[in-house]
Amino acid sequence: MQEEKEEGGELRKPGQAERWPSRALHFCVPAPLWEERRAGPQACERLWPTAGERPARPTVQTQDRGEPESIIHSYPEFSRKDNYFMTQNERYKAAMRRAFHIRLIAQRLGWLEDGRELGYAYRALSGDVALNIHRVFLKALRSLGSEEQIAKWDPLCKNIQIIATYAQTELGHGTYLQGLETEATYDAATQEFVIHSPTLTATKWWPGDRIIVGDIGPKMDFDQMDNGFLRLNHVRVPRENMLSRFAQVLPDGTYIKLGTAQSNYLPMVVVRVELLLGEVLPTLQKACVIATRYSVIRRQSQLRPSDPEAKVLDYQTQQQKLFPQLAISYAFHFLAVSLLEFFQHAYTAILNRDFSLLPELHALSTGMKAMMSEFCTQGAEMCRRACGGHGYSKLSGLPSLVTKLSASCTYEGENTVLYLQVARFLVKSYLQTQMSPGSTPQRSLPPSVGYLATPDLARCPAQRAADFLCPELYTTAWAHVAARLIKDSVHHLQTLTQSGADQHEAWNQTTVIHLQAAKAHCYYVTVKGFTEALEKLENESAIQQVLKRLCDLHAIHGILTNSGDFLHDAFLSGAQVDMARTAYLDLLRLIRKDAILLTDAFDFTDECLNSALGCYDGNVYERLFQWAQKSPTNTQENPAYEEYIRPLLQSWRSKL
Ligand SMILES: CCCCCCCCCC(=O)SCCNC(=O)CCNC(=O)[C@H](O)C(C)(C)COP(=O)(O)OP(=O)(O)OC[C@H]1O[C@@H](n2cnc3c(N)ncnc32)[C@H](O)[C@@H]1OP(=O)(O)O
Ligand SMILES: Cc1cc2nc3c(=O)[nH]c(=O)nc-3n(C[C@H](O)[C@H](O)[C@H](O)COP(=O)(O)OP(=O)(O)OC[C@H]3O[C@@H](n4cnc5c(N)ncnc54)[C@H](O)[C@@H]3O)c2cc1C
Repeated sequence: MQEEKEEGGELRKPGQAERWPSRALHFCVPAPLWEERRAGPQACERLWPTAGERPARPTVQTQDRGEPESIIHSYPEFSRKDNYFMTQNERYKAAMRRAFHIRLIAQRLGWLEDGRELGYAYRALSGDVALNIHRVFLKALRSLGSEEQIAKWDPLCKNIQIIATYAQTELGHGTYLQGLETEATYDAATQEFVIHSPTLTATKWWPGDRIIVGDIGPKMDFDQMDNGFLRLNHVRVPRENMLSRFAQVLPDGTYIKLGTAQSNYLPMVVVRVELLLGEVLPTLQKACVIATRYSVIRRQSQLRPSDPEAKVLDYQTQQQKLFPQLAISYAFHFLAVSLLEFFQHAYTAILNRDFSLLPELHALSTGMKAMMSEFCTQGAEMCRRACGGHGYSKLSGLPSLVTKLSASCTYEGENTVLYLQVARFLVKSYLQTQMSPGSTPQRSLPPSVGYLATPDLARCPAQRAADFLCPELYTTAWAHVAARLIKDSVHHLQTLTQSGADQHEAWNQTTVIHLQAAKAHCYYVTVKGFTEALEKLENESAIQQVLKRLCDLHAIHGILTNSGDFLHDAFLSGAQVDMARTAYLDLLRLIRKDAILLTDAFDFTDECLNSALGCYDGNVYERLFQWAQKSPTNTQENPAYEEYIRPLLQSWRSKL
């Protein structure tokens, strides 16, 4: 990699954090961003080890990220600059080009398939790389395949000697897996499975990376993937190709069950957990970076008639739009990390056929996937709207983030259905706490629902606004509401069954209540996870103080947006809700000072953000105008003029 000269004449080695020589600041970094970075309190300096005149790109924990990112961004083959002007097929071709070249680089530089470098490279490309479903198949192979099958197929997949897909969903079914119609008939004479799509609705629909049978047509987004359909007409597959870690078919056709009924669902658990940190959360974080940076560049109206125009981030309502999204970005980061740790522990046990942790892992993975995809989608849309008209421009990068996140509310399990899986788990856990002590051996409650067995406060003890800044107080408040809603959902279910409704009808007639309880439980889990992460920062008091404000804001934001649940049984009084609001509004003011540094800390390169509004230097207007010139409408004749506008303009002549 050649070294490049910087304005200041210093040589910048690839990957070396950029340092802006002081004179460079005056003509390429508009004051607002620079001021914001300098004005940040000392606490934020701790987020970065060094900060020259203008904090260098945050390098904490990301030293090893810089190199792969710089390499990726130095190759034009990876550029995403023209994405916004491309057709669906052009987007797919560009994504395939990136998949092709990233493999060449990985092979040349020795980046390992599951190694950090390749992970950082994908992060730098925002996942805008084809063959994602090929990677989903690899997760299925490694969780359901026998050791022999993994040894055979894994290298072929890694070397792209085969391209695999994950074709589960059909035209007629995606959620209800027991309703899938594809047939697999075993032919003992040839020791093959005959795979067949007996009906139109059995057509595999959505899988990406297939042998091309057909494309499902235009989608809301996801154009980097060739989502298509696949009709199978008595396709023969050798017996040994059936992934057989948890189930086997012997040569004579005998079926051997080696796991539980749900162990074959394990790949979906793997993907749900890995999606969170790899795909869903970074997308909201990018939206926060773009909208927050833009909000200190954009000046509009005055706070006082005599003042100069104000940065829109100085309006309390703008803070109220953006800072809860920033808070959940951090809350979800800590949560997803702890879920990944639990997953890795449980997954190892499951692969060894110890399924004891699977129910809680299923409940956590479905609940967190549903909650994070839902909140991140809503949050990205809020960030987009907070940027006014320029937020509606694709060049802001925000619409693409919103449509990308929208898909995550559906794929890998539709959110409502997944929340109801959590509800099922909560009902069973609650009933376990109601069993008389002497009845059946008391299994301990799974840790994530331990609060169901702990004594509950009837009233919140808060006496003043500052009491709502106490993690124990708001965590207890959330546990109280979740427990009450779970108890209420069980009560409604039991009332219906005791009045004669069959259990399935009773369940359906109470699913709205169960959904509410599941969402409250998930919110409690995120609040608790954030407070536990803060406790581990006791030796980093400066960072702990900055992040605690976000934790407080996250917890209180949920209380204020769901205040009815806290007022319902007088756990909170109206006066206490007002105290919570006072604390909340003061937090907005305090977080305002950290905002730019807290979003810089996500450390996304400009290339990764691909946004005219969110660049590190804050040069919004010049960039918007410059990027707009690339629009095909500005670079080629527009046929509408000759065909319609000119005749229209001249039509008056024919009347003379
Ligand atoms: C860069 C971008 C990358 C993006 C990649 C995108 C890739 C997208 C790929 C896909 O979308 S692949 C297709 C994903 N499809 C799904 O997620 C289908 C969702 N549906 C299901 O998972 C199941 O149908 C559902 C959980 C809804 C129902 O399961 P069942 O059909 O077994 O019925 P039921 O709900 O009665 O569950 C029976 C038991 O199994 C348990 N269970 C269900 N699923 C489980 C699971 N996964 N793990 C462990 N246990 C599970 C469930 O808790 C319950 O336990 P209990 O009887 O003890 O209560
Ligand atoms: C971008 C994208 C990529 C995808 N990639 C793949 C892939 O590679 N491979 C693959 O196999 N699939 C893929 N899918 C398909 C995806 O997994 C399914 O769309 C998803 O599982 C939802 O199933 P569905 O489409 O049948 O929705 P449905 O289940 O039909 O949902 C429709 C409505 O019915 C409701 N509903 C359904 N069942 C219940 C219930 N029991 N109780 C209450 N409400 C219910 C839902 O909540 C929803 O509101 C992809 C989807 C998308 C959007």
